[in-house]
Amino acid sequence: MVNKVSLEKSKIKFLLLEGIHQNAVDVLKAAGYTNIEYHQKALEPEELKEAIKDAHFIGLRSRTYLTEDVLQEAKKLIAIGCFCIGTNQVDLQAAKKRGIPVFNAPFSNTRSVAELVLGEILVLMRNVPQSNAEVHRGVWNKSAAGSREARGKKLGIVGYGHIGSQLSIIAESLGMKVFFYDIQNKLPLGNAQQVGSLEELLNKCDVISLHIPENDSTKNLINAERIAQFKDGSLLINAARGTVVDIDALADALKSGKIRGAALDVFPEEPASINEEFISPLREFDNVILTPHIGGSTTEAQENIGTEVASKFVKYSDNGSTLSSVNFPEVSLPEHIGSARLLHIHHNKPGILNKINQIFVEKNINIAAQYLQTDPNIGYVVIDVDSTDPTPLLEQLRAIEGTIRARVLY
Ligand SMILES: NC(=O)c1ccc[n+]([C@@H]2O[C@H](COP(=O)([O-])OP(=O)(O)OC[C@H]3O[C@@H](n4cnc5c(N)ncnc54)[C@H](O)[C@@H]3O)[C@@H](O)[C@H]2O)c1
Ligand SMILES: O=C(O)CC[C@@H](O)C(=O)O
Repeated sequence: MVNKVSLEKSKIKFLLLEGIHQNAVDVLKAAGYTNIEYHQKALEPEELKEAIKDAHFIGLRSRTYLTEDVLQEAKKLIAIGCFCIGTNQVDLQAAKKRGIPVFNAPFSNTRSVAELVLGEILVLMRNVPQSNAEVHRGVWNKSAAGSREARGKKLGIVGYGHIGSQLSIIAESLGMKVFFYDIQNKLPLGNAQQVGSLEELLNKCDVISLHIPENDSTKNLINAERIAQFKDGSLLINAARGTVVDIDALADALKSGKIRGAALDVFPEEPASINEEFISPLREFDNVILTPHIGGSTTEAQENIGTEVASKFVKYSDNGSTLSSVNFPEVSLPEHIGSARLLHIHHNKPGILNKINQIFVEKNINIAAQYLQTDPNIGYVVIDVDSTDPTPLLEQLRAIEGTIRARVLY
């Protein structure tokens, strides 16, 4: 067995930003990784560029933007962890072309978001935000006008993925009738019904809740034209991404009463820290619940996310496993005790695997196990060799045209 290590664990630097839960630090330390730079807040762009220069792993949440420009500085970066669901803050293609897998926690905070949305539906139905604001101002306006039960009302969910479907179940248990629109055909849970178009959903439902990702198809999805298709006096909830709703169009609809209440947890522009003022035309409305992107911010969710994403870092660093990466060919690998493991990441072009294997044939080195996974852009080959130190082969492997990076794990 080879005793050398590719890079001592104490030299592998983890840069953890945005107050990631302590569980992440504990998982890394338990696995022998002690070089952890921890920040409670997001870093300013120039600080980030400096700190990422010698980082092998970076962990972030929704306020750190890893653009092409920032990744340019990250010459040593091996993997990125989004300690959340969304990965829109990372340029996934720019990471991929550098051979950097991106991991996230696809459902650790799902329940937390669904519970917050359900609570918002209930209080908006009862005009609680307005009553609360009035009582705080000393106004005792005891009235049932416009106050409704959720039971029997129609909930329209846009995006029936992890959160949308979880919300569907718990809303139905309250007696709401659930309809959803999704670009994919989805298995409806309970008595929920999928509808054929967004327009049909907006026309039909009393409450619309958005649970779609940020991408080109969802940018300003809820704009003036769409809002015109809402039932009069309906409610809108957005705990997905801020770019999905045209805020000025929503403000107009709130003024006219077309939309009678709303809850927003995410915004097109979110302050970077508590020191920056939140500016929005929605601040003037008592019938709008505004929260600072805390849909997934519960103790339970943050604990789970810390453990989940840090464990993915450890698996990739120790073992090369990329299972559940969002931008990378996924390989789930067994332990490699007693053998050295070579990782080769390359552009997906014909003949590269052949060239890799030829090197082993020429050196008369037996390949104990080999794993290959590709996507249209890149290939990821993992090669186990028994009782042989493959370090001298690294130069040859790196010289193969189309190689993005090659490493050895011992
Ligand atoms: N507020 C928060 O703190 C918070 C927390 C977690 C997740 N989120 C956000 O919630 C969103 C949903 O998360 P999820 O885990 O349910 O995602 P998911 O990937 O499980 O589900 C998204 C669903 O949206 C559908 N979809 C995509 N584009 C669509 C379109 N144009 N029209 C209709 N449907 C479309 C997909 O087919 C999928 O079913 C994400 O944007 C995520 O970033 C926010
Ligand atoms: O924790 C965060 O900053 C982001 C939470 C949420 O938007 C997510 O994508 O999981």
